[in-house]
Amino acid sequence: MTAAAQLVVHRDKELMAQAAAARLITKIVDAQAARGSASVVLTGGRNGNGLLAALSSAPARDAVDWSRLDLWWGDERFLPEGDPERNYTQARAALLDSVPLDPARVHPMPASDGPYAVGADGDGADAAAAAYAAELAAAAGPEHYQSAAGAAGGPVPTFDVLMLGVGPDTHVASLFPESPAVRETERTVVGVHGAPKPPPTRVSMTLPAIRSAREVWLLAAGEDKAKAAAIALSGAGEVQAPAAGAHGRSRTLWLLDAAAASQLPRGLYPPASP
Ligand SMILES: O=C(O)[C@H](O)[C@@H](O)[C@H](O)[C@H](O)COP(=O)(O)O
Repeated sequence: MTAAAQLVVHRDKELMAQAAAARLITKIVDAQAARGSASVVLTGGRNGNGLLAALSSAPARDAVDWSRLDLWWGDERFLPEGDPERNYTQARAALLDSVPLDPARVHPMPASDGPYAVGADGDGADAAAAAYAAELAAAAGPEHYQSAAGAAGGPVPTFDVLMLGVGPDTHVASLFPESPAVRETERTVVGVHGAPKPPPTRVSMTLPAIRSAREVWLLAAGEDKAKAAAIALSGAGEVQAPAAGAHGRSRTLWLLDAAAASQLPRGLYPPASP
């Protein structure tokens, strides 16, 4: 599937964030024109937040009807509400608190101190994941009932754009190489335990849920992502390289800066001349 991925390489990570923000504005405006509303899945991490901050200062942000935008998260660090390391907290600071969203359409993953507080058996993240899967299923219209996600996990809405930061080990969302979460084929959201990137306890969409999006955008900037991008785009398996398994139904787009693209195989970048 990665053979069908499209690549766009920008000079540096600042330009990448600005161009990706412009691209996202256009995508949301087009979806709202075509279907009345738009549905976007946000990612944690520096690149995802850089994109949101760039969107926040883009004059064209006012072209978006923020009240007709559904926001979901691809993963969350299982921490207390308001924790500065929570992806939701960081997205609010970068953009969400400064635009007129409909609160009913903003769907953060549960925090660790609410109804899903870690119990004696440590299964809080698993219960939070099940609750988020149910929230996704409730939001999916009947037309999505036969979605790509497995029946046991329930359906998910058809997201217009699902964004993923890529880790230096090729992880996306909280799907780490060789982990149980990346092997999940039924559930749409799972609890993650013992993650190599802190914090160790997380909640994550799975590859079947990710693959139900119309478009999946993978964001990678910096020299430390060069090897990961090269591996994921060179035919690696998704269990060893989760980013290789992240693709959209109609488009898979890698947005990179020059440093992250520096180890890509020749022909992939720069593209071969006709
Ligand atoms: O919660 C998280 O940490 C993530 O969602 C994670 O998958 C992140 O997106 C990547 O690790 C890339 O992060 P950077 O953009 O900071 O490199």
